[in-house]
Amino acid sequence: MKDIVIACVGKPSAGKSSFLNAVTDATAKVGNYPFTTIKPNNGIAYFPIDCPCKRFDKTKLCAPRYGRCIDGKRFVPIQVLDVAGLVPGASEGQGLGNQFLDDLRHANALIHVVDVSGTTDANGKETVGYDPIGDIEWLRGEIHSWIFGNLNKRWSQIVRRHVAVKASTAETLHNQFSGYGATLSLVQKSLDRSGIKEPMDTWEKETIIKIVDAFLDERFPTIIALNKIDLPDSDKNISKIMRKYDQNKIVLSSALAETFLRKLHKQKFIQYEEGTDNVQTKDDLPDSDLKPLDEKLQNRIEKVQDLVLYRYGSTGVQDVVLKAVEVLGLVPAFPVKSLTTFANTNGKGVFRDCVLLWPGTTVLEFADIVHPEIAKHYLGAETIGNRKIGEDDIITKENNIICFKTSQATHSSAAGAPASANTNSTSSAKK
Ligand SMILES: Nc1nc2c(ncn2[C@@H]2O[C@H](COP(=O)(O)OP(=O)(O)OP(=O)(O)O)[C@@H](O)[C@H]2O)c(=O)[nH]1
Repeated sequence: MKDIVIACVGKPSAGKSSFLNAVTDATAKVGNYPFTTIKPNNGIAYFPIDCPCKRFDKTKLCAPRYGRCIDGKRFVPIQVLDVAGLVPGASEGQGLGNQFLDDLRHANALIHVVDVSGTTDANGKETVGYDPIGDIEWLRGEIHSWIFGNLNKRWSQIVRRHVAVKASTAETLHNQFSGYGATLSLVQKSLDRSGIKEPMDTWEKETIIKIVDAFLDERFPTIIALNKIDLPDSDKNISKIMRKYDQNKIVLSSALAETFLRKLHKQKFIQYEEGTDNVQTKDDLPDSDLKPLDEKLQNRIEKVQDLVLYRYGSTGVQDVVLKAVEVLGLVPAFPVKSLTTFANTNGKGVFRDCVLLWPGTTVLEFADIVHPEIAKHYLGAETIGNRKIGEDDIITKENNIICFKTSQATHSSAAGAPASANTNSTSSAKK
C-alpha cells in the first residue's frame, strides 16, 4: 500500500515554494489527512471533486473523515512533495542532483513549475526576455539523461544476462526500472507505447533512448504549471508554449496572487473562494465582520483581479493539482454501510470515506483496500439502486459508491470504512 504523491519540481526561483504555500492548506486541522509518513518537505493539498452528497441531497449530513465538504464540493487530501535542487546538470550530480533524482522515485506525477514571465534564467537568476521553453525541455532532458545514463553504462552486461536467462524484454527492463518505482505492467505499457519490436540484443543506442522516452511518459506524467502569469511578458510566452505542447497538460497559475488572496482572507480583509474569481470586500458585504480596506490594499486587490482573476477565471493553482490527479486517472470511491442512508457504522454523517483508486482497480481489490477482513469474508457488492456488481468489475465513476456484503460481522469499521491499519484512504496498491 503506497500513498499517492505528486512532486513539485522546477528551477530555482520558478515559484515552487510559493506554489506549495498556495496549494497546501495551512489552516487545515493537524492530522486531517490519512497519510502516515509525512516528511518535512511534504505538504497536503486538497483538491476539489463533486461529492455524491449533493446528488443525494445530503450535503448537510456530509462528514468527511479527511478533508472537507462545502455544499457538495469535496476537498480530498493528497500529498505534494517539494523536490528541491533541480539545476542544470542535475543528472551529472550538479546542485542536489542525485538527491533530487532520488526523491523523484517517490512521486507518481510531477508538477513542473515554470516561470513563464521570462524574468529568470536557467539558473534562476534575474534577467529579461528568457525563453521558458528551454526550461520545459530541460527538466525532461535531465530525468532522461539520468535514467538513460544508468542503463547505458551497464548495457552489455544487461543484454548478456537477458540472453542467458531467456527473460522477456519486459522482465529484463523491469529489473532495471524497478528502482524508479515501476511495476512490470508499467514497463509493459512503456514497451507498447514505444512500439519497439526488435529483440533486445539488437538494440542500438537510439532504441534505448526511445524506450527511456516511453518509460518517462508512463512513469512520470507531468503537468506544466506556467507560473507568474501576472507579469507583463507572460502573455507572449504562454501563446508560444500553448502552440507547441499538449494543452491538456498545461495550466496557467499565479502562486503569488493565490498566496496574497489567502492571506487577506485569513486576516478577514476579504472573503475569497479558492479556485474562483470570487473576492468580496467590506463594501460588497457591509454586514459582515470583514475589516475595511485602505486605499493601498484596495488597489492591490484590484490589480490581482485585473491581471489574474478576471483574465483567467482563477489563480489556477487548484487546477494544477486537479490536472495532476486527472492525468493519473485516479477514481474516487466511497465505501458505505448502507445504500439508502450512505451512513457509516456509527450512523452519524454520510460519505465519511473517499478512497482514491488507480485506474483498473477491481471491486474485490477495493474491498481489500477498505479492509482486508472484507476481502476475506467477501460475499458480494452492490452500488446505487442495490445493483449487484461483480468482484472483477472495474471501479469507475459510475459504480463508485459501494456497499460490501460479508459472510460474517467483520471488524467494527470494516464494511463501511478503511480500518485504522488501512486508513490510507487516498491510495491503493496498484500501478
Ligand atoms: N509575480 C509573481 N511572482 C511570483 C509568483 N510566484 C512566485 N513568485 C516570486 O518568485 C520568487 C521566487 O519564488 P519561490 O517560490 O521562492 O521560488 P522557488 O522555485 O521555490 O525557488 P527556490 O527556493 O530557489 O528553488 C519570489 O520572489 C516569489 O515571490 C507569481 O505567480 N507571480
